[in-house]
Amino acid sequence: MTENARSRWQARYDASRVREADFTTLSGMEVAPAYGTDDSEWPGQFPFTRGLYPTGYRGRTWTIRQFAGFGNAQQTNERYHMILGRGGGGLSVAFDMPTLMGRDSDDPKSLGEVGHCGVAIDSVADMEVLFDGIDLGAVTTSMTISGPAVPVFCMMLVAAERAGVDTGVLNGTLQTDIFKEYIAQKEWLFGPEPHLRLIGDLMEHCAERIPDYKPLSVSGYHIREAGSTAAQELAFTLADGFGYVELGLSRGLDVDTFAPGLSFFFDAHVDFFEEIAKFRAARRIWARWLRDVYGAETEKAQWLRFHTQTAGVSLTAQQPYNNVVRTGIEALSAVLGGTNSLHTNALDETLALPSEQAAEIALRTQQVIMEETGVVNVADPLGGSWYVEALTDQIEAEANAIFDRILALGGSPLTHGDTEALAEATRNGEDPVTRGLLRGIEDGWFMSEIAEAAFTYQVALEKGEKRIVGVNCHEHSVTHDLEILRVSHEVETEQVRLLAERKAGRDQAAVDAALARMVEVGRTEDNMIEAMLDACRVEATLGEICDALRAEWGEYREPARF
Ligand SMILES: CC(C)(COP(=O)(O)OP(=O)(O)OC[C@H]1O[C@@H](n2cnc3c(N)ncnc32)[C@H](O)[C@@H]1OP(=O)(O)O)[C@@H](O)C(=O)NCCC(=O)NCCSC(=O)CCC(=O)O
Repeated sequence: MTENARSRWQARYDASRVREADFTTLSGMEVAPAYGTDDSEWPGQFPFTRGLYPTGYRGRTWTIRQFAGFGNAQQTNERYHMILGRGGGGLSVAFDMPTLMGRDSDDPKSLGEVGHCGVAIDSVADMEVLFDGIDLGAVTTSMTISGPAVPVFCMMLVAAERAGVDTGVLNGTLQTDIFKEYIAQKEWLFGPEPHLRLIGDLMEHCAERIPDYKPLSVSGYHIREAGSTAAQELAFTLADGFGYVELGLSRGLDVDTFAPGLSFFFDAHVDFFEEIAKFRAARRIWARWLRDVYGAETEKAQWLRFHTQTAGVSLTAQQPYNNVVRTGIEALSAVLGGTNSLHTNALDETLALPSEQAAEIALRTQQVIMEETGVVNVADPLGGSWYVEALTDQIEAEANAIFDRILALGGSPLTHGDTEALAEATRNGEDPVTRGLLRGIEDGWFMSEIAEAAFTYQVALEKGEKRIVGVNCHEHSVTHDLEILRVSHEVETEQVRLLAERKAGRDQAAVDAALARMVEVGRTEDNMIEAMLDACRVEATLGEICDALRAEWGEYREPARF
């Protein structure tokens, strides 16, 4: 047989491990693991439009990773045991607002917010409770935090150390993505420069010592939720990703070593095919840039791996049970787009944190898709659809046009197609994408692009051109009563009491010395992670670590815009 794309795929498929499972249809028909022509792209082949693996989900299904956290570490730990006990595949920590802003629970600015939108974490002692009874060496854990990502990561490492886990084998993901904070989410501590320095330290530490850990989850989710289009979500996020590649290279790190640590996070909105096209285009664009511009040689470094969350912004307070349907359809688009990990929103999330019952329905939604529908049997089942292929090309072209604008913002005369010249500029340390990102942030360009897209959509909704069931059409409904999860104010009182007790019980001189040493190291070019770990080991709190750095580096104020 002459070698072609099909036979190359077949050889790799035959050499891969496949799960023990029934891959026939409901009626018992045999189906192939993938379909295509002799010369079409096949799953597992560069540029990975059709997925990373020749086996698709026959090799391994996506990770069911439900984002959860509320109240104190104890309450959240109980929810994690529930998630894992009911079939969740990994953990995902949601922190409360004070933690996300690097403030302790007893900070006056935290008043009224402790434990509300996520779990309150003040020091390693809380981390130990959070993961009590969970083997951090065996369960992959994602932590959604970006401003204070590095100190929170250090606290998790120290909690793992205390539990006797070899931290070198940890696998999981830290969000850390500061570019999208300036672009959309607004949870920064300092200006871009010190944040990027800390992120560089983290990338270096993980590449050298914790090779499976993903120190970055480059996030389009928040950009989309702020109102961007699908193409803007795709392009801004990938451009942010290129920025982190340029950061790694500027630190002298090897792209084949650090690029597998860059993972992605996208929104699955309600336009089914547009989302599938977005996911397929994302893998393709990333693989090409990584190979051709940044010189990645291994497949793993060229792979775009992503987590998906269904669109919170598509959920409605009106007729909230319809949200289960929206979430199911969005989740299916993520799966057909080849997501590696997935969170499905709970039906009550526009109103409150998920109740236990709503959280369970969200989890079961993924399990229905995975276990019943047969979509896991065939890799990239929509590949070759004229519509999906055309839409994939179209969204890629839109993203390319946006890359060109970002390059131009940074003063580069190059466009996305000037691959060789971009590679050359990168080798010369010019960081063409990063320059555009920083300039776009400073000018408020990203925000105004998103605001314009959000405005256009809102006008279309108000004119009835775009429709949302229960909001601007089909509004009549019987009333639904939902059980709402409320976090008691006692959580805050108790957390503040516990924090005072822990502060009183520690060696204050050791804390002061460790914080001073961390600041000292920050003034040099040395990696700060070890010094930060030492501060965590003597139970310095998150607020103390971040305050010491704020005193040194100053706080970021967004430029005023009118
Ligand atoms: C890479 C991802 C995306 C997924 O990692 P996972 O460990 O779950 O999955 P994975 O890496 O794809 O797969 C695990 C291992 O199986 C292998 N594997 C997978 N499929 C395979 C196949 N078919 N054949 C052979 N091997 C396969 C992989 O290569 C990997 O091994 P190797 O490792 O050996 O290669 C990671 O970064 C992640 O878990 N991200 C989650 C981020 C998250 O939860 N964020 C929450 C944000 S929530 C938020 O921001 C809130 C928004 C709001 O509501 O406000």
